[in-house]
Amino acid sequence: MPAKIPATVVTGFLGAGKTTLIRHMLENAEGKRIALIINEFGDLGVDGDILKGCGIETCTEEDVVELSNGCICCTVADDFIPTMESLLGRDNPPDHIVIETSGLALPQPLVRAFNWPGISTRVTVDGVVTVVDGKAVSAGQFAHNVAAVDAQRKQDENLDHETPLSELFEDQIACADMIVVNKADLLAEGEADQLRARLKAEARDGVQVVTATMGALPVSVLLGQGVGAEADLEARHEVHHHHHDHDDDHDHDHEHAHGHDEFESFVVERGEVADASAFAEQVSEVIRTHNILRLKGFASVEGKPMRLTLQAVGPRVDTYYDRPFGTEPRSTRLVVIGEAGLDAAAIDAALKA
Ligand SMILES: Nc1nc2c(ncn2[C@@H]2O[C@H](COP(=O)(O)OP(=O)(O)OP(=O)(O)O)[C@@H](O)[C@H]2O)c(=O)[nH]1
Repeated sequence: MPAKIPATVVTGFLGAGKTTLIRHMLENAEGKRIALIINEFGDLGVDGDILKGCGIETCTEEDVVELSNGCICCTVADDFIPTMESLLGRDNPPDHIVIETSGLALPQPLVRAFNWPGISTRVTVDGVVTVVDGKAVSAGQFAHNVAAVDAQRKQDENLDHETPLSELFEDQIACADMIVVNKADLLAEGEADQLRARLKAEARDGVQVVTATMGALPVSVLLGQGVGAEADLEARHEVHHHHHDHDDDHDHDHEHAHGHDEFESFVVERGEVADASAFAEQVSEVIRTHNILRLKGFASVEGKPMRLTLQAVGPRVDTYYDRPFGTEPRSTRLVVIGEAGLDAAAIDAALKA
């Protein structure tokens, strides 16, 4: 029987740097032929576009598959399994498969899918890489005081004291074989070490925690871990389940109670913008006012032949010109992602102002 093809799952919260890390990996693939499966929250396909446009020889367009029918952890059977089967059925199958989950995905259901008949004999999960926005975590965005939460929980079993954010974050950490503390460039001296120590304590035994800037890690560190994660799922318990299960029995296979309806996304479309940096300022202001988690997309700037890529994680907005517009309409399209209850009408108006 031929050896199983290794697959690496790259997970991590919205904007942590998953696409950036994968791009770096493709640019330094050391001749490995890597196929990508990308699942994005929000329907603009920004990540796919960025990766397809990478111009890397070893990565052709057909090696990038986008799954856009909702979140990969909820559409495993309909979407993910058929995609895997068609990748595996190719005449020239890839050396390695990398799966980028959406920033809101729970990795556990995806890893579990590798036990499906027809899949389990042909691929194996080489490892789960969890990318962490070092700056956001260090600033306490996902932090919750474990002791305080546990004390509260003891008083009232029925109350769910977790925020959807911290719960997701914990699940992504619990599933990791390797944690990448990314955005080290934004951390003060000593901050990265502290964070590494903290995450190491939260993660399962033996999980490596590495630091990176712009996801720049050698492919030999990221790939080839040889873990076979699908075989030890019970060690990667889902937090939500775990917390309500005080008899320490994590083995039930019932689905995670987390719903993606705690988050929402929509697209804002507008005409050209007059000035790139003024628009970035405006976007940052809107993000602050409306508590937007993530915003990304492409803008058309008056007089500029190139398309402006806009990426915001919290109020920090990055922009760069990525490629000429070509024949497509010169419009501005942005996907906005946040916790449920965003004031879409007001955000739309503010971004069009
Ligand atoms: N300063 C800094 N910015 C970074 C670093 N890594 C990524 N970024 C920026 O952070 C933003 C988000 O990066 P992505 O790679 O798109 O993040 P992602 O995790 O794929 O985002 P989603 O797919 O939306 O969940 C982009 O503007 C990146 O340029 C880093 O190490 N340092």
